[in-house]
Amino acid sequence: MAEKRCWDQSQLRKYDIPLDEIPRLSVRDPRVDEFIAENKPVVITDTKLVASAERWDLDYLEQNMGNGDFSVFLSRNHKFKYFDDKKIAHASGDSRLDFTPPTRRVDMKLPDFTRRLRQWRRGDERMYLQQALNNTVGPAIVQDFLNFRWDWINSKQRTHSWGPLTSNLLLIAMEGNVTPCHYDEQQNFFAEVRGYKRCILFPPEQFECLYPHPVYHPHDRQSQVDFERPDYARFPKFREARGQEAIVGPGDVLYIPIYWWHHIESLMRGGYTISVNFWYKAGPTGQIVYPLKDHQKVAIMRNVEKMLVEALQDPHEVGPLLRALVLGRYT
Ligand SMILES: CC1(C)c2ccccc2-c2ccc(C[C@@H](CC(=O)O)C(=O)C(=O)O)cc21
Ligand SMILES: [Zn+2]
Repeated sequence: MAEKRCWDQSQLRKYDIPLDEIPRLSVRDPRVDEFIAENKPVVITDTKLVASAERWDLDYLEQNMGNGDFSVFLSRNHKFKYFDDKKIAHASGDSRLDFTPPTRRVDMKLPDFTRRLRQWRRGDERMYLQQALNNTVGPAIVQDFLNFRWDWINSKQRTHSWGPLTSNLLLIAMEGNVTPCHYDEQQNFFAEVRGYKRCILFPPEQFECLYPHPVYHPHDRQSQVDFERPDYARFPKFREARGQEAIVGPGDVLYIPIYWWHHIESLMRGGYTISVNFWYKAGPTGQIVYPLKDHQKVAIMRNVEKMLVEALQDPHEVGPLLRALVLGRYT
């Protein structure tokens, strides 16, 4: 029977990008492991992975999250484009001058966050709470955290020889918040606890259509293309980008494979959303198998870029040197 959908198309932002659908499979479906083994995205339903967090809402969190400080990112618009502030320092020369951070981070107590959320008016800065789940949160939350279905997720980590769990982020976003398109160098089980998020993913081989910032740039790993107003003159191959979409809701777990691009937005007029992600380091490469996988080529390009910027010092020399190296020789 048709699932009663709790959202409609009007809550999704409009992009001029062809989108296929990411499959939704039950946790009991053996094909789930095939998708993970092939580094292909899949929405896994009924995992109960974060079922113990189903009762998390702002009141419960306010009562049980202790009175520690939480990292809250503020943005003057709906986009929360990540940047690495360590790279602002040594982004050389003029690029340091013309980088303006699009968001700022403040520490906030949870009651402050919830109050500012309730009092929020158009024109106010938007907020995105992002906090590693650790023992600074209150005992009830630690208990809910311990009651995550670690048996299931640990079995996935083992079956697919992933590296160690590096972090769980608790994410509380305002409706309409957007995390622009980027990739991470970790495997990710992305669990939706409350509300609905639209996830648009692109495989690593679409690197050439998504034009990541240079590796030394604070926006390393983020696409330069503004999905809302693509600059096709600077980024002509963006016309060839083709995404895969999933709308995840409470209880859904989206597998975001390592190096896959993802744009994630909390549905407009859908209320605040709560998500928990599970980042894992990649497993050991082991025996190199040819032909190389696309994400391995991305890793190689990153290393070449880093080496060249290090060796040449001036990033503006990287282009001319690589052109001299390939034009008429490797092309
Ligand atoms: C935007 C924000 C709050 C942020 C600011 C500054 C530094 C880091 C981050 C960060 C990291 C992860 C996410 C979750 C998710 C995107 C989403 O769900 O919005 C995602 O990309 C992933 O799970 O890989 C969100 C953020
Ligand atoms: Zn990410």
